[in-house]
Formats: sequence, structure tokens, C-alpha cells
Amino acid sequence: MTTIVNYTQQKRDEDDDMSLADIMSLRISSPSPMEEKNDWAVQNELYYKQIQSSYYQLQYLQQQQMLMMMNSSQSRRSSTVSSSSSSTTTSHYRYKKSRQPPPLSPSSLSSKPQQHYPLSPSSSNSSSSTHNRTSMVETPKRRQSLGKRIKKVFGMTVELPMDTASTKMTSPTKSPVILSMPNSPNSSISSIKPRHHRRYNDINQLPSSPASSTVSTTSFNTNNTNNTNTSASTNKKKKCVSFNSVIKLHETFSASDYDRRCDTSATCQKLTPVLALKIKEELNNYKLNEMFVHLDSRQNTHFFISFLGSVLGKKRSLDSDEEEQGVVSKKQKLNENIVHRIKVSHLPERDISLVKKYFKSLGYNRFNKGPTWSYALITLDSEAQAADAVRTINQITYKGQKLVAEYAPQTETDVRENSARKGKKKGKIMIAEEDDHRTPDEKLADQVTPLWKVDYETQLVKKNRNSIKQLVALKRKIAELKNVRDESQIDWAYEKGALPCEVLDPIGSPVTEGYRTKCEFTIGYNLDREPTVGFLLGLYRDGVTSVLEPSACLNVPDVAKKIAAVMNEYIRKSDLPAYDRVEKTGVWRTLMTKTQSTGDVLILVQIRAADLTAERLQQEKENLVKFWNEESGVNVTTLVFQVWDGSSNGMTDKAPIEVLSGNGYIHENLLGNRFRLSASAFFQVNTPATEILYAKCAEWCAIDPTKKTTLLDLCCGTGTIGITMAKSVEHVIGIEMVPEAIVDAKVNAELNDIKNVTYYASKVEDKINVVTDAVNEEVIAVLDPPRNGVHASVIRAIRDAKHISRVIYISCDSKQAIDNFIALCRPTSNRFRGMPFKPVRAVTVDLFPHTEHCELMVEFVRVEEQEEEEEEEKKEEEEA
Ligand SMILES: C[S@@+](CC[C@H](N)C(=O)[O-])C[C@H]1O[C@@H](n2cnc3c(N)ncnc32)[C@H](O)[C@@H]1O
Repeated sequence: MTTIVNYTQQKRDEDDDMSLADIMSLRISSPSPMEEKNDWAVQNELYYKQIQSSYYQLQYLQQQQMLMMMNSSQSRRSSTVSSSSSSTTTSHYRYKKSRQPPPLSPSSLSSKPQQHYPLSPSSSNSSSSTHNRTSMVETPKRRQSLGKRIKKVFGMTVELPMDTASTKMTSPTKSPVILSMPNSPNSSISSIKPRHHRRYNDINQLPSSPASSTVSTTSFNTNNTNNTNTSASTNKKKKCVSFNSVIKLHETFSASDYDRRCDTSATCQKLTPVLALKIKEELNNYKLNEMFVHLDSRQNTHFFISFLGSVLGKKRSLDSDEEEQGVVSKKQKLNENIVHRIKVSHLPERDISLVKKYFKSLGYNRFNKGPTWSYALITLDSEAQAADAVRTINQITYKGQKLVAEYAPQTETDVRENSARKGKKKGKIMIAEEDDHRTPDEKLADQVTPLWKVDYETQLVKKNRNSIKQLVALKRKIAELKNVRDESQIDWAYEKGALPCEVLDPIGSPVTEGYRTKCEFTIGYNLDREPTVGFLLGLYRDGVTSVLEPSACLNVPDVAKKIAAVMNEYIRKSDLPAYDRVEKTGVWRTLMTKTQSTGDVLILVQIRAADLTAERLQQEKENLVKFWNEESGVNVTTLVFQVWDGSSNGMTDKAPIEVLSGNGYIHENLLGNRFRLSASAFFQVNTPATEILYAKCAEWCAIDPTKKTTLLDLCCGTGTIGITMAKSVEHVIGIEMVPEAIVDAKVNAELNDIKNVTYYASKVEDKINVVTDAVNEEVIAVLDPPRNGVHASVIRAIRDAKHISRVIYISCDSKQAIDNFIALCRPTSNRFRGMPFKPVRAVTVDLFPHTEHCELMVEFVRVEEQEEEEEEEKKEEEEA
């Protein structure tokens, strides 16, 4: 769609002196046809805004043109001044949506008869309405002679080919104002055409695309017209300027045509930090020194902040002028990049995650809860996107509430400061970059083992406190549940005290250093761009790609550090490059070690082979076998290999693992049992602490030797928990989603002469029937899921299976497990049938010294059993 805007300049008369401010104030004093929105404007807001923006740009051009003329004429002040009639300028506008824009060229425009387009059907052909609107702002003073003032101050003549005596609005069809400069016959406005003008003309020459319409601005026309009204005093040919009377809105490419974020070959995908900085500096330089920016608009020019310091100069120290520093920081803020955010209010009180999911489904992925859950913030890439989102969200009624969205942009500094404040609240140590004097090794240690400076006792207290926090939350959340059918099911939650159950003293790890049996090292480049095996210093998702050797990491065992160092030497000598995570090129990607208490060592080398021939790949495998088995000095039990050309980092289950030497397996001992483990199977990383955890688990299962018991080992990995308890129960059922782990589990059962086990290689939620069908005199479920817990359907199945009397839940992230805990304990409802469970004891077991992680084990028992027992006891008491 194309919209045409016509305008005709209108005269004003005033007889006093003309100042620069007066000229500049034309923009303010000239009545804008945009000041009132009619129906069409409301319905076509985008075009309305485009027209509005074009209008202001046009006005700006007029002012610039006049100023330039004045400047050039001031230098010729001594020349003759011609008399002129009083006149002034203003504009008259009419709009109409047009199907086809008339062809525009600077020359054709000036000679074309003026066309008029009503802003809306209702205002069609209503020149008087436009007139009235204009007249409302027009004052007699404003209508004084601009021409006379220009003549007086700058020695130019203004001629108006219309009735200059009238103070009324003249016909919109009248010709534009013509400024003449009698004493400069050779001067031509076009010869001093500023950058802006050229740019706008260039836009006019752009081929239009069929995509959505966006604004370009008016073509700007300067004519050296043969004017018939020659000055009496000079009788010379006059130089005239006329402004183009048409604003044309071109159709151009849509935002999606410009968006190349998915295009991997686009330059923006390949920017290194140094190149990005260079580009930013070039842009800053251009904006600062070359770009033509109107005085009033300078405050809106954005500069990339890193450059600003060198432009604005360093802060003065001590007795420096505080006010000036304030100005600098204000300037910095003004010029800083803006984070385009919208604030969404009237969200439902609960269900944050559901709301988040809902907004994700609408394409708003960067969704953050506000400091309170009365609103949320959505971040977008541009102001235009934000405006679009505001419009969309304001039309949504979600769960009966009409959502309210408003644009709430923030500077990057503000966002960083807010998150720093948030971090402080959460107890995280936030160090500003300039105050960070840590060595790279210390930074890495802080990242990998954040509690390494805290004594171990204190670490345990801290971890226990975190576990208790979740237990307290469990009790509170259950007690706060509404519409409870049978409150007696959750009596325990209404009891006095914050704790829901007995909490045992935390159990520490017998080994606190070098305990990790499994380490996954990244191969990349260190801070000096040397190939290195170690850990990423920072998060890759934050754009960090430097790799540091693991020597400073307390939890990495010496044998793993040695393997990493040996591999380091190997790749530095290799003719193949390390993998570059930015360019996505290179070969060496990841090194994984499994170093067990048995002395077994598994090494896995992952490479990118896209650039290698089959022969070269084969040769490198042979090199590796020779090196690790004969030259490395490491006693390697098995060497395995993975080719991974995809973009995800770290080990993957999407590519096969090839055994290069040994049989692909290693062994570990736990509580007197022997376990085989493969490269991809899960196995606890701290063997001595795991033994304590499993022994405690067996103790709490309290298997009654007089009863036939089934043990459900849900998320069983290589079968460790079930196998360590198998001899005391009738039957063990293990369910695990990694098939290789189940293969290991079956072998492990055989290795330990266990015959009463059945394994399923499946997700637990897909084997609900196995859970519900496992009937016996006593059924106990041990749940040892990953960090985010199990699917709610698994909890529902456990509740539905009346025969399950006890659940031992082992969680490595109690905060994430809370939803499972609540689902297990909430009273019966349509969604959660079956009697609930209640917590009876809990203990923190530390498997990960110097990190924030630990295991929380909670014993839950079926409420039904307890209630019946109590009733029986009561009856007995009454009878007695
Ligand atoms: C924390 S590990 C515990 C493994 C085992 N209990 C042990 O101690 O060695 C969690 C295990 O759950 C498995 N897992 C994750 N999601 C699962 C699901 N939905 N169904 C079954 N197993 C799952 C993982 O593969 C992993 O082996």
C-alpha cells in the first residue's frame, strides 16, 4: 500500500527580527496535521506513524535548507536587499490512501499539479477541516512576514506567489513558498546539497519490493527557477527553492528479509570479538564525525559504549568536577544500547511456568518474571518488535484476565545492575570486571568448585540449610493448598513447627578432593590461543570460548589431570587443529575420563571429522591407540572414540561410540558388589560417598525379612541400588531409559550372582503398568531421578499403586524436586488419585564437595497406613 502526503506552504507575516531560534521553532509552531488522529489514522496506525515521521523529516529538511541559505547569504550581507511583501510559511496537508504512487522524480514533482488526499473518508474533500485544524494553532504573530525578516537579517528576498496580505489559511493548491537570493546569481541550492538530501533521493531510486510497506521520505527538490517576480532593486535572475510537495511511502523489504540470524554464512554469525569491536568503532566514528545529525537529534544518537570512554575521556580523579562526571555518566547512559522490554501485567496469580509456556508458544521466548509475580518482562530485539508485542498482548485475554502490556525499555547498564542486585540477594558474589583481580586459575576454580575457599564443615552446614529450605517449603505449600477434600490427609502439614519431618545431620563425603571419577574436558584454545585441554572459563552460551587447564580444580583427581595434560601435549604436536567453537572448524573437541577406584581408566576422545578423509581419520585412530597404549604413561583400560560433527558441545548420545582399544568397559566396586560400566552409562562420580548414600537408602527401606517384598528401582542406571539390596528382597524391578545402562545392569546382576531382577530399558513414564502391576506383600519404590525429577505421571502411578507403601526419593537438586514432593504429598483430587504420602525423615548426603550440589534423601510413607494404625490405637485405648 502506498500513501501520498501533499502539502502546500502557507504564508505568514511578521515584521520583527528573524532569529535562528525562530527558524528552528518553525517545526514547533508549524501546525502538524498529525496532531489530531481521525478514524483512518487510528485504523492505519502504522501508516499514520510513517506519514508523521516523514512529515517531521520534511520539516527538518526545510529548516536545514533555510539555514544553509542564510549562512551562505550572510557571507554576502553587503549586497543589495530587495524589498518584499510580508509573508510567512506554514504548511497545509491532506492525505489519502492511494493504490499507486505517482512516479516521483525531483524534476517531475515540482512541475506536477498538486494532488490532495483526504486523511480519511470522512475528511475527504474537506479542505476547510484541514484549514480549521491549521488555523487553530496559527497565531497572527506567527503569520507575520518571514520574508521580511529574512530580508532584514540575512539579505534575502522571500516571494510568495499567493495573497500574502491574508492572514487566513490559503488554498492548499497554492504554490510553495519561493525564497530568492537576488545577489547570488550563480549560487544554486542544489550545489550545497547536504548528505541527507542525497540520501533521500537515493531512497527514491531504490527498487521497491513487494513486501510490507515502510516509510521512505520525501524527495527533496531544489530548483533554480526562472522567477518572473524579479527584485526591483537588483533586477537579477532569482534563485529559488521549492520543497517537494509529495511525501511518498515506498514499499520495501520486510524485517524478515533482513533477518539473517538463521543464516550460518551471514557475516554476523562469524564475528570474532575483535572484528565486532572494530565494526563498532567504525560506526561510532561515522556517527560522531561524519553523519549529518540535527542539533536537536544529537541526544538520540546511540554509540557503542566501549568506544565512549576514549571519546569522552577518562574520569578525572579526586577533586574532579563532580557535576561534569555526572554529565559524562548521563551521556553514557543516553548513548547506551537499549534493551527493548515490555511489561505485562494482569497475569494469573499462580502457574508461572504455565504462563511462561504460553508466552513461548506465542514466540516470546525471553520471558522473565518481574521482582514480584504481579508482572513479567518480555525482551525483544527492537522497538518495532516491542511495539508489535504490546499491540498483540493487549488484545489477549488469558485465563479470564485481559492482559496489559506496555513498552518499558531499559539501558544495558540498568539491566546489568538489576541482575547484580538480584545476584546479591541470592548471595552470589558479583564482581565488577574492573574490580576483579583474580587470576584465570582462580576464576576457573570459582566456577568449577565455587565453595573451594569455604571450610568443609561450613560447606555442609550451607548445603543442609538449602535442603531444609526445600523441606520447609514443602510443608508450607501443602498447608496452603486450597479446596482440600480431606484435610486429615495432610494433618502433618498443619502441625506446629516449620519442619515437615525429622531431619538428620548432614553426611559429608569421606573424600573431599580429587573425588570425581568422571571428568569431561573441553578441547579448545586458551587465553593465548594455544590448543588446550581443560574447562571453559565462563559459559559458552554467554559467548565464552577460552579453555583453561584443570590444575586448579580441587575435585579433579590427579590421574584425570595427568590424562588431560598428556592429551594437551598430544594435540599441540598434532597437525590437526583444536575445535573452534565460534568458527565451528577444527578437529579435537572433547576428552572424557572415567577413573575408577578399581584403577580402571576409560578415555573417550571426541573429534570433528568433517574435514578429514577416511584414510586420515583411520590413521588418527591408530595414532591415538599407539599413543595412549604405548607412549602416554597412563595405564588405559579402554580407549573409545566418537566422531561428532554437530554443533552441540560435549559428549552426545546422537553419535555412536567406537571402541579403539580394550573392550569399552571399566569396573567399579560398591558395597561389596562389582559393577561394569560403559562410556555412556550413568554412574555416581564419588564412590566412597555413594556407598554411604546407598547404605542409608537400604537402611531406610527397612526390608522386613518376614514379608515378600518387591523393590522398584526407578531410574536405575547400571542397576547399582537394586543390586546392592537384591539379596534382602524377593524381587527387584529396574527401569532406566538408557539402553546401554540396562545392558550394563543385566551384566552387573550376573556379575554379582543376582537372579531376582527384571530390567526394562524405557522411560519410567512409559512403563507405568509395570509400576502399578508390581503387587506383593510389600512394595517399596526407590526413585533416583535426574535433576529435574520425574514426570508427574510417574508420581500419579505411584499414588495409584495402593501396594506401594514407602518411597525413598534421592534428589540431586532438591529445588527442582519440590514439584515431585508436592505431587506425592498433596491430598487426593481428580488429578492425583490414591492416598498421598508424607515425609518422615530426610538427610543431606554430600557427594560433591566444594560445589553447591549435594543429594537429599527423603523417606515418604503412605498416609493411609498411618491413619489406620492411629485409629486402631485409639480404639484400643478406648476399650482399655
Ligand atoms: C541420578 S541417575 C541415577 C542412576 C542410578 N540410580 C545410580 O545411582 O547409579 C538418574 C538416571 O535416570 C535415568 N533417567 C532419566 N530420565 C529417566 C526417565 N524418564 N525414565 C527412566 N530413567 C531415566 C538416567 O539415564 C540416569 O541413569
